Amino acid sequence: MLHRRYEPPYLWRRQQPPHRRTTGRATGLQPIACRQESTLMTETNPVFRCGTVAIVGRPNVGKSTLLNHILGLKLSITSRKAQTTRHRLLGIHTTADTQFLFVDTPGFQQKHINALNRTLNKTVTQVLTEVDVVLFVIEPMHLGEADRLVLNMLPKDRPVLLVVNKADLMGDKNNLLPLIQDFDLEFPFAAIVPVSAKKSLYLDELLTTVRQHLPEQPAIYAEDEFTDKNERFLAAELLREKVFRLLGEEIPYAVTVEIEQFQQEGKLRRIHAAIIVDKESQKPMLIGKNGEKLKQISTEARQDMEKLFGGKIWLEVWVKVKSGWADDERALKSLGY
Ligand SMILES: Nc1nc2c(ncn2[C@@H]2O[C@H](COP(=O)(O)OP(=O)(O)OP(=O)(O)O)[C@@H](O)[C@H]2O)c(=O)[nH]1
Repeated sequence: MLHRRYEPPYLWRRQQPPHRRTTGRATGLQPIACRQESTLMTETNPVFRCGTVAIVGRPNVGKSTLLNHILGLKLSITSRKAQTTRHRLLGIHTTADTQFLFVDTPGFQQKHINALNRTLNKTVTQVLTEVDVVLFVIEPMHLGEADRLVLNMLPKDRPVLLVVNKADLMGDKNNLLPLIQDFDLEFPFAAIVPVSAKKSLYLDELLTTVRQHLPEQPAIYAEDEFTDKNERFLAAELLREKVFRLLGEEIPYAVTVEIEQFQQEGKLRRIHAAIIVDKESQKPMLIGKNGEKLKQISTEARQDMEKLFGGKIWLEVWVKVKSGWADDERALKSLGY
């Protein structure tokens, strides 16, 4: 089982309770076409459910935003650019009767095929064979070519829920109904659930629907654990997010981050990080005039790290060139892909 792989080395403890979610009940938009009955936990029927849930979809549909808003904290990095997520990431969400083990995956894509993208795509296909439930995330429009690539990979031997994200962009929610009828013809989805990850809408409905498909078994992780990743990994991701958010279209895809040193001295964490680029010519864009761009990237990353880790951070960031890293299998391994 997938979760066995996620046994410690390092488990994370939640620093603060999840924020309150707005549910979609007031608007009356509910999960649609659920094909399986639920067995909810009641005082006479104390059933605990726990299982793994893959979040898959083409790049940029909002998979990481969905995970973060369910967890109530920023675990998975997000940006407007495709390929922000490059690792499989476990996000643990525990309630009174359920432990959801969400696996966020990189967006599946075939536009630029290099060793990095082959590795990212392999991660997605592998996760699909290992989980109890699959969430296939799309935007509220007709399925595009990139969505269909993922659709064709969906497993037929386990429940797949279609999550129509960004419902806030729809205006009139009734416009969704004809689309949902079309989607229903495409694949035997166990349910079709419209949500807005960014606005935290209908997430409770989504969780209730997912729960119905999880196996009855005790929790695997303690209630306050929310990921299997260590601080070193999360620090690298937060720094990479700033590169994705603060630089133009070209650069981010050629960038990765390596944490060279991570030391904790009391409450202070000292971090030495390298932003790795593909070519010498990319360095000046990252550093900016008088080092301003790099300063902005490090300041914003440090602020996010302080929020997530709950303590002071001393962060030093360098830019280094490792030419061809994204198409070099050995370099990818040493960089943690
Ligand atoms: N309007 C709106 N925007 C959203 C919603 N969910 C996510 N977004 C935006 O969509 C963009 C992509 O979100 P991500 O969560 O990074 O998407 P992803 O699917 O994880 O992307 P990859 O990492 O490339 O696979 C970001 O700019 C989000 O703010 C939503 O419910 N409504």
